[in-house]
Amino acid sequence: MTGEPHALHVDLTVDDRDVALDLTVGQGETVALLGPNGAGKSTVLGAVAGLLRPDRGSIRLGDRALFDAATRTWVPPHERRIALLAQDARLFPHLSALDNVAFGPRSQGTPRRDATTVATRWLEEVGMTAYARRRPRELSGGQAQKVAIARALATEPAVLLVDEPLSALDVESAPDVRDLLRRVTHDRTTLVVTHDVLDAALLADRVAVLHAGRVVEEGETSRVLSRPTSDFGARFAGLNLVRGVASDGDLRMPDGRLLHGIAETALDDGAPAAAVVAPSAVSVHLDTPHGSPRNSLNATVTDLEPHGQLVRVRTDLLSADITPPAVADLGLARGSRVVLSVKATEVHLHPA
Ligand SMILES: Nc1ncnc2c1ncn2[C@@H]1O[C@H](COP(=O)(O)OP(=O)(O)OP(=O)(O)O)[C@@H](O)[C@H]1O
Repeated sequence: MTGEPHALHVDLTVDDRDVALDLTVGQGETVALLGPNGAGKSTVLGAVAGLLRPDRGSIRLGDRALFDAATRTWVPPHERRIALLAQDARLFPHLSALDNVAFGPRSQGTPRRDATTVATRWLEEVGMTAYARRRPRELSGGQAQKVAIARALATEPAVLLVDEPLSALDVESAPDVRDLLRRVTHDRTTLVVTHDVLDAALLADRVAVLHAGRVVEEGETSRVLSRPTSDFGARFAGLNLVRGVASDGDLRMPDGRLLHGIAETALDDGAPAAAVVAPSAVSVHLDTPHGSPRNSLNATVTDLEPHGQLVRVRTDLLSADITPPAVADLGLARGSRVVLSVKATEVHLHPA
């Protein structure tokens, strides 16, 4: 059994969860599944892992069907060559780190000595050789997660499924495990569920945004993080997204106001379009600034929240990141009427 990656094709419908989607992870590619709670991410992982049977569709690994409703094909989880890495390490508490890693190859029928050799190699690969004899309770969260990664890979899976691998880790150990994941997912067919923009940016070649059981946006990670087209994609990337229709190369918002911007591709007049604006590009004033070639838009503050060293001022139109002294100077509070100002060159327009 080799660990040669295959493309994963998922086309499934789960009626009682209202999930119906089509998704492909190319051979050796890493795709991040994003989306709000209840969007269907766990349902997709569960169906691919074989923990849940969809009502319709098929799931294929290369040209091998793992599930096909039409032909009633159903490959049980342990025969799928798919490894699932969960939020917590879920190691067997009574086994050493080494035996935890050897468990997979052993249960695939590999003789004990060979399974130990494989496990030793994987522990080395994840930098855990010195902890081989330790029991899980003697490992930190980050160390246990590294052993879990070694255990998942020791079975030479054709696809790796990763469910928020870093969410249970503290800020100190997360970077180390993220680094390891980046290394081991490279050239592996991987589907990773994450709520963390850094995971997506560092691990994924492509992202797919789910909403209410459907794929609402899909694209190269760098494109989605810089020019999202879905509301969740924009929120995830920390960007403002304003929808409207194209009007003479600008965006006409639903309330009729115009947002001047730069269109990277030609926009057809009247066609649905969206504008992407970074909160750092938006400034906040009490009155319309005079004599500047900017967009000036009246808005109402809906929320103020800390954002790193800055304050994120949320309004009914755009969010702006400004300094705490500026918030104090302007006397901002929920309900404040403000004028937002943003240069047209900072407003990126695209078809929606
Ligand atoms: N065991 C279950 N039985 C029935 N419906 C479920 C079950 N688990 C989830 N659902 C429903 O299926 C839909 C998809 O949920 P799913 O758990 O796949 O979303 P998710 O994107 O993984 O969310 P989260 O980020 O909260 O984990 C939701 O409507 C949810 O309420």
